[in-house]
Amino acid sequence: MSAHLNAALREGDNPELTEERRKATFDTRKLADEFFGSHLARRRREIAKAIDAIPELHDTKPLPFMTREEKVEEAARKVFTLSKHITDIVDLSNNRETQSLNEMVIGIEGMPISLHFAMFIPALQGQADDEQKREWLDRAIRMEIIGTYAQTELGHGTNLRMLETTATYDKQNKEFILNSPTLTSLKWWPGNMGKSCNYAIVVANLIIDDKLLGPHSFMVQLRDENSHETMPNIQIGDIGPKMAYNSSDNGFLKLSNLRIPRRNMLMKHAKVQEDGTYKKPPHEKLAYSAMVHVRSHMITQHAMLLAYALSISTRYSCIRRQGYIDPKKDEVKVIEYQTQQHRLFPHIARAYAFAFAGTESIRKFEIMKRSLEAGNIELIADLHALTSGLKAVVTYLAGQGIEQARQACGGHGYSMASYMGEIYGVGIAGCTYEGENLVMMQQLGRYLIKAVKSVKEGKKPTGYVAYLAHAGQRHSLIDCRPNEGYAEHIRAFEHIARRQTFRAAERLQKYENSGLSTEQAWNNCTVELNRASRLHTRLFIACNFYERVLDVEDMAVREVLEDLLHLHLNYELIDIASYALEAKKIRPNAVSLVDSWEITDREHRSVLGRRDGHVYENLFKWAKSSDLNQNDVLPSHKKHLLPMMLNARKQSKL
Ligand SMILES: CCCCCCCCCC/C=C\CCCCCC(=O)SCCNC(=O)CCNC(=O)[C@H](O)C(C)(C)COP(=O)(O)OP(=O)(O)OC[C@H]1O[C@@H](n2cnc3c(N)ncnc32)[C@H](O)[C@@H]1OP(=O)(O)O
Ligand SMILES: Cc1cc2nc3c(=O)[nH]c(=O)nc-3n(C[C@H](O)[C@H](O)[C@H](O)COP(=O)(O)OP(=O)(O)OC[C@H]3O[C@@H](n4cnc5c(N)ncnc54)[C@H](O)[C@@H]3O)c2cc1C
Repeated sequence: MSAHLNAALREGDNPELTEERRKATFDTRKLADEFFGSHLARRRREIAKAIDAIPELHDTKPLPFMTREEKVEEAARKVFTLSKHITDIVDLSNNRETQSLNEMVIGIEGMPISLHFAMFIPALQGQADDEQKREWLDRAIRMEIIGTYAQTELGHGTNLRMLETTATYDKQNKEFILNSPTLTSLKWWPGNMGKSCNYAIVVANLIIDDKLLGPHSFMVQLRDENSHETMPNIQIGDIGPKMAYNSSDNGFLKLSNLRIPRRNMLMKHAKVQEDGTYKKPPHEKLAYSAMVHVRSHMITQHAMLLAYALSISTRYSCIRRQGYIDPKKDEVKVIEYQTQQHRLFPHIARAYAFAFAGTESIRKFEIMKRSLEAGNIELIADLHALTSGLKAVVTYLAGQGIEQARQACGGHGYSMASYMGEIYGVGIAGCTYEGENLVMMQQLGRYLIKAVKSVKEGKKPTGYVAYLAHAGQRHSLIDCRPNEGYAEHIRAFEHIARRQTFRAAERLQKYENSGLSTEQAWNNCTVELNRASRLHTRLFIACNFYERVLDVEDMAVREVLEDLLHLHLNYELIDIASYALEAKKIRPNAVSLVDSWEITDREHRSVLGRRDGHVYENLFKWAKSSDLNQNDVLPSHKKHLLPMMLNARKQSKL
């Protein structure tokens, strides 16, 4: 590729990076079009340009130098400033455009309206009836009110059936009475609930005539709309600092005999009539729709976090020179080491694979939503299984990739100047929120076991589990030769996933036959079942990557994606870092592959990952701006350490 086609080349950049960019075999803009989709890629460029022109939207100082209060204030300031410009910059109905704008301006550490957009509005869209939508949804979209999703409690997050918050129907007054009867029933964790929100969708166990009817969603006003003071019968606050996400005020909530009108229960699906008659929803788990919505969006979000970490470490690896391969020559860029390439490149391949899987899970969510609106509940189970598996596998592997990227930066990777600590903290939170990963794997496990049962009954499952009905064509991986082409890899992958799923199913059957209860037998098999779920999901990611690459029209882009696909399939299959062959092929394109993610410096917030590669001078500037450097001698030093040392000296002279 002639160098002028590489959109990332600029005057004045560090020559080490320019040298890398000149080697690119493809146009980074065209690969960005594949990674994001051409519309979003174009819009991200336009959004970045619009932000450049509005100084009030820029960081006032690097986020790691801020206290928690300053971070919370900075996020609130930016949300307010954005509210004046947002409709000029993005199409608000486009989730991914809006999310890109938020990430570029506010960053990944959280903000006062995260949950408002991620769950409050989707829960209203999915669970409120038309009249309720007119009352709350329109106001929420206009941002007259800010809401969150309050489900998790101090004592229960995973096991929703045991939520202790109660909503008891009072027929006389046609009201629900909401209560947090115990310490463990306090709502705990909901994002932005501590200080920012004035409304919440509270998930509580519905009770009518002493009958427990399971978790349902209720609209609760938390704070006065004018004064923002906490409403009566409510106690609310922030849960304190967390491993990351410290710009967000995750909160606690106690409800004490709080009365709300009957119509504050979201009634699109389940209904409670005035006389207390209860109407079941058409599908028992429709109340969980907001969670499925976030899970389907988390995959692209985690692909992006992985991309942040890898573009920082790949660029930095081309700046950092350390040691020799040939002692007679200069010190080499650390990217030249095979171990460094093996550490980074499989994760670059995964970032692409995850982004493509994420686009697919969002597409599937939209299809399910439309089919549900037409009264069809058939796609719910498939989507739940797919998003449970993807959410768990991708958050976990992205976390591993981010940590490898941090280690690849050596000591400087541990400084917050690299921003790796925050990216990691935010990434691994995804292993926990929206369903603890090992629990979500089990949800997919249930689906796989059902598919095995249907195969054993002679039926042919369709869709993502169709491969379970294919007779095992191969018996071992030994005859899987990488050069046979990708279809062969996929068949080998299917074989391994199928074998593990049947092994888990047979084991479950064996325990059930031995007289154990269904639950006990299940618990005895969960390690095997989760392995099956993991393999099934990794197979889905690989197949989707394969099919996606076949669609690429630009030959140079297709070729580099095929290199990544080849590496991905081998890495996933053999579970070793990679073959030298793939590493050699990817090496010249390494920087351009990460440039294709088109992450701006503003979005990165990383000194090490700077696009221009001027790392060292900026690390020094960063260090000088530390609060601790504002005084030559720290007041705390004068107070404690200096007297200690003076005293010690005095003692030794005696
Ligand atoms: C602008 C928009 C952008 C979008 C967002 C972008 C990304 C987000 C970035 C934001 C950043 C930070 C935000 C952080 C947000 C975090 C918010 C939260 O964490 S909210 C709280 C989330 N909580 C959970 O996820 C709880 C996990 N627990 C559960 O989901 C369930 O309790 C359970 C599934 C584990 C068990 O449920 P239970 O009712 O006990 O069901 P069973 O196991 O018995 O299964 C019975 C049956 O139901 C099926 N099932 C379960 N769930 C679903 C579902 N959701 N949909 C469809 N079907 C479901 C299950 O498979 C079983 O089916 P069978 O056929 O019987 O096998
Ligand atoms: C950053 C962040 C933001 C959050 N935001 C929100 C929010 O906005 N709203 C909200 O309502 N909640 C929120 N949460 C809460 C989150 O959804 C829960 O923490 C999550 O669902 C996990 O539940 P838990 O904490 O009860 O974990 P636990 O269930 O207590 O998990 C502990 C361990 O037990 C294991 N375990 C539990 N059950 C089983 C089982 N059945 N089988 C096998 N193993 C099991 C798990 O695998 C895990 O290893 C947030 C959490 C975080 C970290």
